[in-house]
Amino acid sequence: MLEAEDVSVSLGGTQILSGVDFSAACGSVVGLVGPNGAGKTTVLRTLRATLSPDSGTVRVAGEPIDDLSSKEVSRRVASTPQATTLSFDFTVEQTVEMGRTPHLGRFERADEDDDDAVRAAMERADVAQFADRTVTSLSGGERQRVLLARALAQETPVLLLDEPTANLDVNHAVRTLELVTDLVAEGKTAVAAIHDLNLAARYCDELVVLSDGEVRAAGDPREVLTSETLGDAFDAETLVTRQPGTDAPLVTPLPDRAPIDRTVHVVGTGTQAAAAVARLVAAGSSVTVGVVPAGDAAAERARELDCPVVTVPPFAGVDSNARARATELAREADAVVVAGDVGDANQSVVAAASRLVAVAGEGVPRVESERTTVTTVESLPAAVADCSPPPRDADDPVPRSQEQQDRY
Ligand SMILES: Nc1ncnc2c1ncn2[C@@H]1O[C@H](COP(=O)(O)OP(=O)(O)OP(=O)(O)O)[C@@H](O)[C@H]1O
Repeated sequence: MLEAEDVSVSLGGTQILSGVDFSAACGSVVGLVGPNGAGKTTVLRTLRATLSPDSGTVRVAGEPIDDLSSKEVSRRVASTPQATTLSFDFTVEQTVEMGRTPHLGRFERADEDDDDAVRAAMERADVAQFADRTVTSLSGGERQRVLLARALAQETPVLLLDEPTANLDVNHAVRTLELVTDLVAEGKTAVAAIHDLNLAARYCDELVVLSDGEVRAAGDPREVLTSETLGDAFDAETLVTRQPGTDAPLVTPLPDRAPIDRTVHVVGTGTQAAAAVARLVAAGSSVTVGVVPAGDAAAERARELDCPVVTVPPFAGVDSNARARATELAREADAVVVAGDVGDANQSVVAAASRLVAVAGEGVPRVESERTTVTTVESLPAAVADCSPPPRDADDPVPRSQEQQDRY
């Protein structure tokens, strides 16, 4: 168990951390997230006692860290630094052996247990194959894994990781965080500063959102990673949905462009239609969806994003009521987007569109006509933006449906 109690730190006369308060339980990974300069590294330095707070206390297993000698701290807390600052020409094995220092007396030589710990740490961090190479000959990502191996060789109950995945390819990033979750499953406590919010959401039991040296939110990633909190901490617009196949939040930063202020009705099912819904909402459009079977990915995404959706029970067929409601939404929309499998039952909904935008894929040939623009999910907002603009104001509405346009 690691606790930061009301920790405040100033450096060079500037207040860096103010009243930081959180704890990491045994067997859990706590992620520190926040913008550059938020204070994540400073928190980690305080947790490993290389920085003394002006006020507040850090406790390891209930003991104030300031009461421990540096060797005692090193037996309890291991850390990997943010930057790979290993400039000396040690081999990988020699570097990992340094993790054993807190366990050795001043003139004591490493014994078999130490060798075993070093070997095991190199295996777990996937650097055993580099054992005899010099650290300076390794890539940034490989060095990062050597630093993790060094921390593992220290065999401490607490691990502090500063950007453990920063230089890693996606495979090693996932493997590293899976290793961390395995380690905490064995009883360790981990605190990791992680920039990638989606990896943090997936692998951390709890997140602490820091900005300007203060904790903005802390707790379960599903509760903490909201657009409001992220807007407050990062000063950025984000769309928060769910990662496919898990309950973990998926954070998509929204471009700082003018919103595509259109009403769009999406017809189609599956992940492609779901992606179209998310992309359009992210671009600032008002989106409706249907007819779609309840529980389909597109229906779920629409529900998450508060988009009106016409659903029917799965395998029940489309009743006339549902079809009429969806047709009305399609007729009212500036554009109808078809994505994924549209289904025969939705052909009349598609037919009500004044402008059709199709996402390239299987269903497209069925709806292609001179009214149709074919595009990709990524380019959907631009294609929709080319459709008729929304009303200028309530007194001078721009007609929306083909019928209205003909009359106009
Ligand atoms: N010795 C120092 N003197 C003055 N200010 C400092 C000192 N060390 C760090 N800072 C400032 O403290 C703030 C927090 O830095 P810190 O490295 O903890 O942030 P961070 O959240 O880890 O950032 P990043 O995501 O960019 O790594 C920054 O504004 C930094 O410039």
